[in-house]
Amino acid sequence: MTASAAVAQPLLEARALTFYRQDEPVFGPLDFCLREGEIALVEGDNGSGKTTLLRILAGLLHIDEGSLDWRGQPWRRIEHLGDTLFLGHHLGLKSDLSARENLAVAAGLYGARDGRTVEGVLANIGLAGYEDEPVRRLSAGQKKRAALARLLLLPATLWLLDEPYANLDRTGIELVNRLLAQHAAEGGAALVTSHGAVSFLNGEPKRIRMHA
Ligand SMILES: Nc1ncnc2c1ncn2[C@@H]1O[C@H](COP(=O)(O)OP(=O)(O)OP(=O)(O)O)[C@@H](O)[C@H]1O
Repeated sequence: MTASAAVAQPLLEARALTFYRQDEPVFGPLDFCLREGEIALVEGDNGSGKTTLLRILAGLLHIDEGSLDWRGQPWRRIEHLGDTLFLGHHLGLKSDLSARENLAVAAGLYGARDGRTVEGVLANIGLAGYEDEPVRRLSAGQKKRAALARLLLLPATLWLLDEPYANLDRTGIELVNRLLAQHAAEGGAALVTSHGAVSFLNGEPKRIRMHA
């Protein structure tokens, strides 16, 4: 492949993606593409399938119909375990472990970005002084920050963020926007669901609508 073809190729491309539950379509056919450096807002009413789409991309649900390509090749979750990072309604934190321990486990599984440390990331995310508290003793917003810290630490290219602003105060919301802008500037990409107003990046985000 030539260098220009590699630049032009989308990171992720969905064609006629459709998902059913009990033979009833939840969403689809859905077409979209996402390139490096792009952040997309996934839009739709309650129950339109936003979380379902992110769970499919996180490899937690199977594709029923349609196709999904990753850098021009059929997407197989098993081959992309470290490429995507899913932050869902369930934060994926072990409540008896501290934020430091949770992050250390994640970094042990997926590695850490160059130059990033668990301690540095926790300070950055606003959890200095709470590093060793069991997660169950953190507030809802602090738990969310502990989960968001994975975005800073792990080297995933595609972030799948389901309601990332929920439970966050104003500085937390600004933090998420800053993380997204920085991620895009470094060539990362993200799909974000949110029922609230969002303002990441300058200008309008790309939009993926669950219903035409
Ligand atoms: N585990 C499940 N078993 C059966 N049906 C489910 C399950 N999870 C979701 N659904 C159904 O799938 C549809 C899509 O749900 P999903 O959570 O993806 O919607 P959403 O767009 O994220 O909604 P919201 O905006 O309320 O978060 C809904 O009709 C929901 O009832």
